[in-house]
Parts: sequence; structure tokens; C-alpha cells
Amino acid sequence: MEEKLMRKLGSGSLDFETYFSDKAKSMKASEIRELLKLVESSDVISLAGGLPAPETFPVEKIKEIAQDVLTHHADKALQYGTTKGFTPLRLTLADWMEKRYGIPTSKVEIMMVAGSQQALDLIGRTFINPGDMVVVEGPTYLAALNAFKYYDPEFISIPMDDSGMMVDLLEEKLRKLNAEGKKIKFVYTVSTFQNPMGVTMSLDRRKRLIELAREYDFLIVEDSPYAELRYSGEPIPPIKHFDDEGRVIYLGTFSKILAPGFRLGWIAAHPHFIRKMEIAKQAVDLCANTLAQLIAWKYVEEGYLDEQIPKIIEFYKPRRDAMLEALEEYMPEGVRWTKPEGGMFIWVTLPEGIDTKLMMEKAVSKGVAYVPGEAFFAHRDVKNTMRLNFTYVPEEKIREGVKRLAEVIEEEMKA
Ligand SMILES: Cc1ncc(COP(=O)(O)O)c(CN)c1O
Ligand SMILES: O=C(O)/C=C/CC(=O)O
Repeated sequence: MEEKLMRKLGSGSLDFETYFSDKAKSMKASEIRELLKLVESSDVISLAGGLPAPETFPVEKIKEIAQDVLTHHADKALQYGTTKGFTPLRLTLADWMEKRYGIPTSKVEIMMVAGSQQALDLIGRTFINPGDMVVVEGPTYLAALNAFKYYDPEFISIPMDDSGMMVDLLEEKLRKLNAEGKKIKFVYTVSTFQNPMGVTMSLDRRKRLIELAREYDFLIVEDSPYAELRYSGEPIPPIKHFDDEGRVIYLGTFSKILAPGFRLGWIAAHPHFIRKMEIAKQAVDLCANTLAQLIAWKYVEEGYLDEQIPKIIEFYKPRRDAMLEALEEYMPEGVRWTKPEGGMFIWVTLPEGIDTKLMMEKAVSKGVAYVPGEAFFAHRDVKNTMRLNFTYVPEEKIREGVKRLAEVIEEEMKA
């Protein structure tokens, strides 16, 4: 659409690039967002975007609650709200987090945001000075890298294994930096069912990380959109549960447990940190969507969220199983993948020397799409990986998509 309009308007008399700020000129498009446009055509089986299945959206319940909200609370639901968010929702969420994660309501304040993606930008705006050292997982959520990049940090990428961030390697790095009189600002982790690997940081590593945070005086940003989507294994408390001082800034979202179209997430952190991010948000968007907040408030308060989560799990587990079975059946020797206990993603590692970004065009021509792994690394230095999503397409399409992908990989390995 925009390409057509751009062609129609031509370059015209303006030299558009000259008007952009230096920061705007350095911005890079999100591979995930761009891919969503590319694979809109129906004959491509998209294993790319981390999209919740529309079948899990509680449409009738949302209709019913919206009707009630607009009948009894229209004056609030359609009006500007406070920047921190609708207070009954914030209190309900604090109780919900205490009940589910053992995070005392006395220890945190909640601020509502326009999706946890906005929280990532507010964190960059509030905590990152140019040159600050920010530790991220290698690989990590690429849109977090894009959000933080705008504030010019120095990224330190710590490798991952099947138990999450390799905290012992982080400790080695902290010791070296400390010897040079240097400190890191914060560690960013997707602690449970990580995006893009699907793996979960072990309990021991969570405890060690919070100890290191105290010892080397840094903050932890715990981004947790997937914690509720557990298909097997036992739940592990969030890192925030072990935080006695207020060092952990926890991010939650309704995107995977209600609907991403609400554009509604929350930050749970020490009131001192919330206050500064509230001031930052006042300059960004004044307040989160108030109608969405009142609907979400009723949805949580009246117990519908707790009822819906098991249904979402029941819907996604067979899709995760179907992808793991198909990978086992079709992938050639030498290809490895994670076996996540929850979340939305499986991470595939191909033999060294294969560039999955270059392979993408062939894959799409064969009718399957994935997200090349390069953009999930802060230094874009790993080329032979890819992320697969299993929540969006039905099992039979997952099997067919993995089969097509395996044929592309087999050809690539022979080339
Ligand atoms: C790790 C992570 N953080 C943040 C987000 C953004 O979520 P939201 O829809 O709440 O903005 C996502 C979405 N996929 C994510 O995977
Ligand atoms: O696939 C992802 O990780 C993110 C999904 C949200 C988006 O559509 O950008």
C-alpha cells in the first residue's frame, strides 16, 4: 500500500532524508514487523511472527464486559486517565501477581503501559545514558535491542544454554569489569520461555543473578510475557520474587493471555522507579488506553483471566508437540533445536556456515517463513540460527511447514 503510494507520489521536490534526526537515520526496521507484511499471502505457512492464535481471544466475554463498562463507566472508560493507569486495575493486578508469583503488594507499584514494548522504551529513556553497559542474552528479543539501541548503550551479550542465561559467564565478565572500575547499568532477561529460544532460566541461576546484582550493584529488567503459557514441567518463581531491595523491574502484558490488540501491559517495580517512568510516560502518550484498561480490570477482577489461561494452554500444547514431532521426523542430521516447556517459540541451530537470512528467500518461495536468528543477537554475529513460532498455525500446517523447511535446509546443506 505505502509502496504504491510512494511510487505514485514519486520522489517529488523534497529530499526527505535530509529532514530526519541522526537517531532517526540510524533506526533499523524490525525484522519481525517487516516479515508480518511479507507473509500476508495465504500460500506461505508462516512460522515467523509471535502471534497468539485468534481462537484464544475471548471475544464473547470481551463483548459482554465492554457492554457493561460502557453502560456503567463510560465517563471513565472514554476519558483521559491518569498516566500510572486505572487504579482499580493496578490494585487488582498487584493482588494477582502476589497470588500467582508471591510478589508482595507492599513491595511493588504497578504502572499500566501501551504494551510491554512501550515499557522497554520507557526503560531506555529513563535508565540508559549513552555508553552505559547493558547486559542482554545472546540471543534475545530483537525489539528490546531496537528499543534500547535508541539510547546508545554498549551491549554486552551473554550466551544462553538450555537453562537460560549462562550466569557463570556473566559473573566472569562482572569480575573483569569491576577490576577495571566499570559497572553495568542493568541486565535484561526474558526469564521464562524466552523469546526467541523458548528456554527458561533455572531457579539456581535466578537466585545467583539477584546475588550478583547486589554484589555488583546493577538492576535487572525481567521481561515476562510468556510465564503463564506452561505446557509441561513445574512453575518457577520470577526473579522479582527474590528481590528484597527493588532491583528488579518486572514487565507483564495482556498480549499473550488476553489479546495483543488491547496494547496493554504493566511494569511492577519500586515506587521510586515507577515515578520516574511515569514522568517519562507523561511526555510519551499521557496514559494507556482507558477503555482497554477498564475491560481488562473486569476481566481479571471477575476471574475470567484465571479461567481462560488453562484454555490457552490446552490450545497451544498440541501445537508445540506437533512442531517438536515434525522437527524430529523431518530435520536432517546436524540440525539442533530447543525443547521448550512453554511459551511460543522453538530455536533451531543449523550447521556452521549456513546463513539463514540468505536462505529466507528460498524458504518463502517453498511456502514457509521463519525469523532469521541474526537480528536476535546484539552484535548480529551469529548467522546459522532461526526462530520458529508454533502458536499461530494449526498442527497440520505446522507439520507441513516444518517439512518444507527441512527440504530447504537439506538443499542448503548439500550446496
Ligand atoms: C520478550 C517480549 N517482550 C515484549 C514484547 C511486546 O509485547 P506487548 O505486546 O506487550 O508490547 C514481546 C512480544 N512478542 C516479547 O516477546
Ligand atoms: O514475534 C515476536 O517476537 C513479536 C511479536 C509482536 C510483533 O508482532 O511484533
